[in-house]
Order: sequence, then structure tokens, then C-alpha cells
Amino acid sequence: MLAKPTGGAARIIPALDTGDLARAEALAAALAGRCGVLKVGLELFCAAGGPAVAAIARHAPVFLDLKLHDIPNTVAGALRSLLPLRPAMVTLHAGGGPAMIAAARAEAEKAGADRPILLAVTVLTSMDAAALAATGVADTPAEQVRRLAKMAVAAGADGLVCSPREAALLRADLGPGPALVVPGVRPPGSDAGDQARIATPAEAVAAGADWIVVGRPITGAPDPAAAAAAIAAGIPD
Ligand SMILES: O=C(O)c1cc(=O)[nH]c(=O)n1[C@@H]1O[C@H](COP(=O)(O)O)[C@@H](O)[C@H]1O
Repeated sequence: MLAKPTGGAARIIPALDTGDLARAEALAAALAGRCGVLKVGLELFCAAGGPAVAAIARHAPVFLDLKLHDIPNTVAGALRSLLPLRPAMVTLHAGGGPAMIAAARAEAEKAGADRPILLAVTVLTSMDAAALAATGVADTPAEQVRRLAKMAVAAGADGLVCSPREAALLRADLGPGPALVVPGVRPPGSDAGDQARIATPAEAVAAGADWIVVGRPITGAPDPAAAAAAIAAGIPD
């Protein structure tokens, strides 16, 4: 499994959210060396599939963010199909429950020591309390993140995806072990877009994030490599 980063640029995971593989490859080439991991998400994977993972992995380890959420047998089968791509990290939705997470872990173990870090997504960073309430959850996002995180780690997740607002709570609840991968990160002054629970890169790392996921503030910048370098310069070790 990929070791946790110790500081600086290695903590940054740029999200290559584009349906254009050539553009994703150009971004990957520009950002390799200024980040620790590169994220292939739904947009790129739906457009270009497994070959996109192989192309991006030539530049840096790949976080394959497909947020799997289905019955245990189907999620285990999806993992079986994805493991030959050798992703460094894979996401599944914690809301799929303990049996789904345990089935994913059992499947991932078959890849041996080289297996991906299994990350359980808690409450999407685009959701505020009202959006969560609309799904039938009356608790605050922080309370729901804590509940899902404890369940997911007990069921076999290696780490969690949460917003920067919950990172310190999860460290207090779960200790230093679980990997915390934190999107909803915005450099000071940049547009929040559709993200609801945000903080700056420095705040996210100070709260306990191992890695921070940053998409549009890097990929939408005139010089993505310079944007990533500026973020790295502002992150404490
Ligand atoms: O799993 C994720 O990476 C993820 C979980 C979450 O709760 N929120 C979230 O924004 N993400 C991803 O993180 C990236 C954030 O992109 P930006 O908002 O452009 O920085 C996107 O690729 C999202 O798919």
C-alpha cells in the first residue's frame, strides 16, 4: 500500500476532472513532481476507462475515485475488475454499509501487499446540513461523518474521505492510523463552486488531512503547475 506522505507537494492530489484524455495526460505531465498522487474520477473514467488509468499512472500513483456503492457481491466484482489497473487508492461510499465494505476489503486483499488503499466516502463535501436533511438524515454533517467513519473503519476501510471541517474530529475519534483524504479544499480567495464544507489547504492539513484533493483551483488555473506549487508552499509539514 502507498505510504502516507510526510509533507509539502506529496500531500496534493490534483483531480483530473475532464473527459478529454489528452488534456488529462497533459495536466498529469505538468503536475508530476508537484503532487503525490493524481486522481482519475468519474468524468475521465467514464470517457476513457482503464486506458486512462494506465496513461495517468505513468506520471504518478493513481487515486481511482469511482465511489463504488452497490450490493457486496457487485462491489467485490468491481474491485476484481479494477485491481489489474493497480490503482493506489480506490473509493467506495460508506453508505453502502459494513457488508459491502468488508467484501471490498476481502477482494482487495487478493492483490497482496501492493493492494490499493480502500477509502470510504462519508458525506459528500458538496452537502450542507439542509442537503443532508433532504436525504432523511437529521444529524449535522459532522455527526453523520463520524458515524459513517467509525462504521467504515470497523468494517475494513483503510481510510476515509471527509471534508476539512471533520478531519480533526475523525483524528480524535480514530487516531493517527486511518488515511484521511480531504477534498473541499480551496486556496484563500478561490471560488467554492459547488463545494459546501470547505477550508484552505493549510487548515485541512493542520486538521489532520494526510492528502488534500484539489481540482478546479489547479486545473482551471492559467498555469496548473504554478498553482500546485503555490499550494504546496502554503502547507505545513
Ligand atoms: O471522493 C472524492 O474525491 C470527493 C468526495 C467528496 O466528498 N467531495 C469531492 O469533491 N470529491 C472529489 O474531489 C474533487 C474536488 O474537485 P474541486 O471541487 O474541483 O476541487 C472532485 O473530483 C470530486 O469528485
